[in-house]
Amino acid sequence: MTPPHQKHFHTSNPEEATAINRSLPEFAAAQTTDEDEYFANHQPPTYLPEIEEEVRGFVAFHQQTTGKRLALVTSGGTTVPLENNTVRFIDNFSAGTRGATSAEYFLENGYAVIFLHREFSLLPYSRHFSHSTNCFLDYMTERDNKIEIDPKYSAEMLKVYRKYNEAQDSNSLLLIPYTTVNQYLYTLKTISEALKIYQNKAVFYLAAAVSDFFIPQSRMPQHKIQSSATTDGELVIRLAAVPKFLSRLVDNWSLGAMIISFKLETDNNLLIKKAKSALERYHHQLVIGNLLQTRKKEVVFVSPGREEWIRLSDEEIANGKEIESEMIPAVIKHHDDWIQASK
Ligand SMILES: CC(C)(COP(=O)(O)O)[C@@H](O)C(=O)NCCC(=O)N[C@@H](CSSC[C@H](N)C(=O)O)C(=O)O
Repeated sequence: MTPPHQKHFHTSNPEEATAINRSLPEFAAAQTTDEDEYFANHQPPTYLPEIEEEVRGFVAFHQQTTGKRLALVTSGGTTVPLENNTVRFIDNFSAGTRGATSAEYFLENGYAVIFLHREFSLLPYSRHFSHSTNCFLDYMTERDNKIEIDPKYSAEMLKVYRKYNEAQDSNSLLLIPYTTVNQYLYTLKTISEALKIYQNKAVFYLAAAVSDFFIPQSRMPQHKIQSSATTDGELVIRLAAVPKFLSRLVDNWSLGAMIISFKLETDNNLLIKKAKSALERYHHQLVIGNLLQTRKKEVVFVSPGREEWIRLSDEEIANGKEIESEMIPAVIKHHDDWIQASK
C-alpha cells in the first residue's frame, strides 16, 4: 500500500484534459467534483451494460404499453470491501423489509417497480416465507407420503401467490441486485439516466442503507489482509467519505422524477433536524425519517414546511398491519401533487 501522504496516480483512467470532446467548440476544462472524481477512479461493474439494457427495455415497455407510473425502490445495505479479493467487508444494517414491503404496496397501487436490492436480502412476496422470519417448510405438511401446503396457511399463501403472479404476468416488477457500494452507485446512476424519459411519472424511493465511508480503489489491498501485516496485532483502516451521490442524483442523473430519501437515526432528538438538513442540502422533495428501534411502528414525512407522522397502534401491529400499507398511499399523494405541480 502506498504511504497515505503520497498522491495517487491513476494511469488507467483518461487524463482530465482528454475527458473533453475536442470535436466540440472549445470548453473550459471539465470541473471534476467529488462524485465525478469517484466515477473517474472506480471501475463500473462488468455486468452494467446488461442491466442497462434490461432497465431500458422495462421502462420503454411501461411507457409505451401500460402507461403505469414507475417507482425505483432501493433496498438493503451496501458493503465496503476491505480487499479486492474480498474476504472481509464492512456492511450497513438493513434486512430489506422496508424496501420489499414498500415495493409490494407500490405494485398493489398500480405502479411498475424497479427493485434495486442487496443480493440475498428480502424480496417482495417471497419475504413472507423467507429464510429468516418464516421458513417455507413451516407452511408445508405431509399427507399420504406427499408434501403439500398446510391447509392452515393456504388462504394466506394463495393471496400472496396471486399478487406475485400478477406482478410477473404484467411484467411490473424488475429485480436488479447489487452487493458493494460501488455496484450500488453505478447501477443507481444507470437506472436514473434510463428513467429520464419517464420524467415526473417516476418516483425514487431510496430505502437502501448506503455506506457513508469506503476504501478507495487506489488504497485497496489486492489480497486478503494478513494478520502479520498489522502493527502490533492491530489493523488500522482509513476510510474515505462516499461521495454525496444524492446531490448528483437530484441535479444530474434524474430529470423531473420525484425523489424521496430516508434518514435513519437512533437518537430521536436528531431525527427531524437531520431530515430537514438533508432536504435543504439536496433540494429533493421528501425525506422519510425513521428511528432504528421504532422503524416498523412510526415514520415521519418531512417535506418543505411539513412534518407528518405515520404511526401504528400496538393493536394494529398485533393484528399484522404493516406501516408501509399507510406509507405508500401517503407517498402516492405526494407524487400526485408533484405531477400536478410540474405539469
Ligand atoms: C434501512 C431502513 C431502516 C429499513 O430497515 P430494513 O427494513 O431492515 O431494511 C430504512 O427504513 C432506512 O432508513 N434506509 C435509509 C438508511 C440510510 O442509510 N439513510 C442515509 C441517507 S441515504 S444514503 C445518502 C448518502 N449518505 C448521502 O448523504 O448522499 C442516512 O440516514 O444518512
